[in-house]
Amino acid sequence: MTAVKVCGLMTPADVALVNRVHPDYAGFVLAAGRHQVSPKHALALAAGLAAGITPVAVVVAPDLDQLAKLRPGITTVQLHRPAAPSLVAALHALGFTVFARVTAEQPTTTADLALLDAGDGSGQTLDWHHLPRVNRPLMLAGGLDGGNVQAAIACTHPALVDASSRLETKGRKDAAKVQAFVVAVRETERNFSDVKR
Ligand SMILES: O=C(O)c1ccccc1N[C@@H]1O[C@H](COP(=O)(O)O)[C@@H](O)[C@H]1O
Repeated sequence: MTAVKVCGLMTPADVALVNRVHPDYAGFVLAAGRHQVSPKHALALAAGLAAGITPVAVVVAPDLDQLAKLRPGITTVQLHRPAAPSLVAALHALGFTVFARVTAEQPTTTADLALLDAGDGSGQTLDWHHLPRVNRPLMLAGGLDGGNVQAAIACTHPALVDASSRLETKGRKDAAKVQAFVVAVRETERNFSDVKR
């Protein structure tokens, strides 16, 4: 089963939208960029998520003290750069689930999921036919949307797919695009169950 994450939530309206569509994960970007929210704002938004949607803090330059203060409201961290085993161990010791970026040059990680992405919320896709072999369940990101995610899943069999910028219109999350993405992922599951039966 492929889980689904919608990332780059910035407003209560974004939270209300994901509560209707119900992905497995919702991401709040603490890293600099157009989706950045403060840790305090991320915690306030995360508190509004429906039961069953796990909040994720997305960081590029992790600050352990800052991350520790996210608990217990946010207990999953997405390290958007390859992470040293000591950092992952420190986060695990604090009780975090850790998703960490890997690359073709550095394809292994001690995190819980290995994240492959083409950019930093850039909407660029990877070449799914030539991904590096990773040593943990795959989290696939980069330019995914309702129109391409089924092909991406068929090609790469990820544990988790993640999307942000292609689910937007004029820089804001678009209800129809977010819904199309989540439904497309759920639909792959139904198709697979049909085949199994
Ligand atoms: O969105 C950002 O501004 C961002 C900044 C720094 C690191 C990651 C960022 N975004 C995350 O990148 C992936 C893929 O995004 P996209 O679908 O290609 O736009 C996702 O986790 C974003 O939240």
